[in-house]
Amino acid sequence: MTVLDDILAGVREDLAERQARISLDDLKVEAHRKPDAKDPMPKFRGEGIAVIAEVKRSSPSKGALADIADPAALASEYEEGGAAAISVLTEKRRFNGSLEDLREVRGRVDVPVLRKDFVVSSYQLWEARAAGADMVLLIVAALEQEALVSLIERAHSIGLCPLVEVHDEEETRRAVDAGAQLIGVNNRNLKTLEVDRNTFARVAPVIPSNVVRVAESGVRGPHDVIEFARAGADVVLVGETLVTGSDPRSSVADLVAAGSHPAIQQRH
Ligand SMILES: O=C(O)c1ccccc1NCC(=O)[C@H](O)[C@H](O)COP(=O)(O)O
Repeated sequence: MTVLDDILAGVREDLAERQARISLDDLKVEAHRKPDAKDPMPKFRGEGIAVIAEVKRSSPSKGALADIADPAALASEYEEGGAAAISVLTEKRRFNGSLEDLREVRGRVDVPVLRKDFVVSSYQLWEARAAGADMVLLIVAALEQEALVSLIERAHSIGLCPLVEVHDEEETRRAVDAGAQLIGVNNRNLKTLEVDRNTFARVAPVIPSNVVRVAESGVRGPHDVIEFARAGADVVLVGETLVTGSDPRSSVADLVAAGSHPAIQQRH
């Protein structure tokens, strides 16, 4: 069993428990009461490399990373530092996150908020929207092609912007065929959990030029932002470096400044 299989087994168990407690109809009512979702794409296609800053307490690869007592306060610092969007890990067992974290973050920041989880059912899309998310992660490796296509369509239909995550060229072709407009290349191998920063540069050429490219995982500082930008990234998604640093606001500001470096040629 791979780490991903193991995570997905836990996700399915927790999902079944929530589905038994909260009906889909109730979720839809709550989702429809929310203000319209915010579209992150104009910022992602705008000037400079956009930064998605992540609220991440722990991870399968590193264990406990940070004791984040107030996720909304952290997200607010990210926003003040210039983050274009906030990613909130909502998976409980391995990442110690929750939809409650996402609700709190949504209540504090104005920028778009991403539900970062292991989505296998449209129920989770409604949960995301009901909690106030604007974006949702869909991991190609976790989904059959038919399910991927259907979740992308459903996400759009309820106002969520799907960030479709890939790890290699084959998954990238599947994401493109499924209609993804925002593709995240995760530099972390989900089988070994090792980060290889060359993954983005290898996979990015398979992504059509009109699709927004996100480099995920392994950003240690401004130098990596410049490297990913040179390899064609429009956006970087950063977790560990920000939650383990001493000043999240200035760490984000440094990454944003690096992403506006004059040496970087903008793709858009
Ligand atoms: O972070 C992990 O160990 C991990 C393991 C298995 C599946 C997903 C995992 N992380 C989710 C992410 O994609 C990262 O949190 C995100 O890209 C930020 O990465 P980093 O900046 O390296 O924390």
